[in-house]
Amino acid sequence: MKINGTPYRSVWRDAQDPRLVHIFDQTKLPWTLDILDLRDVEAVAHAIRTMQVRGAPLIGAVAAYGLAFALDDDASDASLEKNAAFLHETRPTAINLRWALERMVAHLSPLPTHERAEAAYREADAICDEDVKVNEAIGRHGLELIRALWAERRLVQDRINILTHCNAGWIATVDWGTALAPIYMAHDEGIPVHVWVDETRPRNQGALLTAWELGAHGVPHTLIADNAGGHLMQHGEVDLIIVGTDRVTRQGDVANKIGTYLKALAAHDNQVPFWVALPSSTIDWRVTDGVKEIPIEERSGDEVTHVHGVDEQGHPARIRVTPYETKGANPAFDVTPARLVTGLITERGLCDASADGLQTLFPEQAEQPAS
Ligand SMILES: CSC[C@H]1O[C@H](OP(=O)(O)O)[C@H](O)[C@@H]1O
Repeated sequence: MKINGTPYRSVWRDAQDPRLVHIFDQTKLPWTLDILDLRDVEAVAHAIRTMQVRGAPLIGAVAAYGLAFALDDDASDASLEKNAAFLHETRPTAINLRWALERMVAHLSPLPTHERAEAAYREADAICDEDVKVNEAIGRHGLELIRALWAERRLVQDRINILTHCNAGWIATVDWGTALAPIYMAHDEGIPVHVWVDETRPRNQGALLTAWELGAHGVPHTLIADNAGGHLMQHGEVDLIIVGTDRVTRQGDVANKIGTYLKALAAHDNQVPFWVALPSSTIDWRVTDGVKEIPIEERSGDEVTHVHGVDEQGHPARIRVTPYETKGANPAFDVTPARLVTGLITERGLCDASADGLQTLFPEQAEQPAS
């Protein structure tokens, strides 16, 4: 997407130095556009762990380059195995990380060691290029939902109100995003969309990243407290909810940023369509029951007791919002059972959040046994 008129992806190879990869430091957005140089696997792991780079599809893509860096130094089988495990341990919930690393290992293992580094960079490039195409397709399929709502309601309301949680925009992927891709496309074709942006405590990806993305693209939006969504739904102010996801099970359970489950409950109670946008790399065919089987990342309680922002002079600031002795608990994701999900928006189309729905779109996967 464009930043001040310049097209960007959220990760890209340096034009001069093939062993240099750039990302935005997302912990500095929206206040400064810091471009980070990644040259080694340790820097990639640090960037993922600290959320300088975040978003399920994006951390998979960046981890793929991390593995390429590692093989540039040591292309042995032991190095491939060790560094794939090292990168996999950075964050446990987003399945795209495992998906990307397993794809890289499967692609590279059969190759002679002298060919592995270059092949790794090429495969990481391919993962990025595919992510862009897949997310564009998600946008086109999700756009149909928004078009249908506008056709149905344009005589009785002047806009389509869409609520989203966290950030599943272009900065959470290589480009386009997942949940925001249909919104960008609807806006670009003139459908008057307005987005309720959940702030998304505690890391505030909505307030900091989704608001920034939508504002940069000229999409009307309003920031709301995480707890306001249910009230807006009760008063008919939400026509549609679209969120991203970090892992979908073979029966359609959805892991996403903490607070998503509560939005789904309110949506169910108010008959608001609750759709989840995802690339197929986010489907974990090996798990069935998301609540029981998806590992939920527990992050530092300091992320709850403190907030990051800028002071009146625009200087980055971190302030405590609790008494000094208060500790925080910080589960970073929750799981929404498939029964609360209206449907899934994938690169192959829309489907029910169910085993049958997923089998319809991905018949080649359905035969795989659950682990
Ligand atoms: C397009 S997937 C984005 C997904 O990732 C976010 O998590 P985090 O910011 O912690 O990486 C959030 O769950 C989004 O829905």
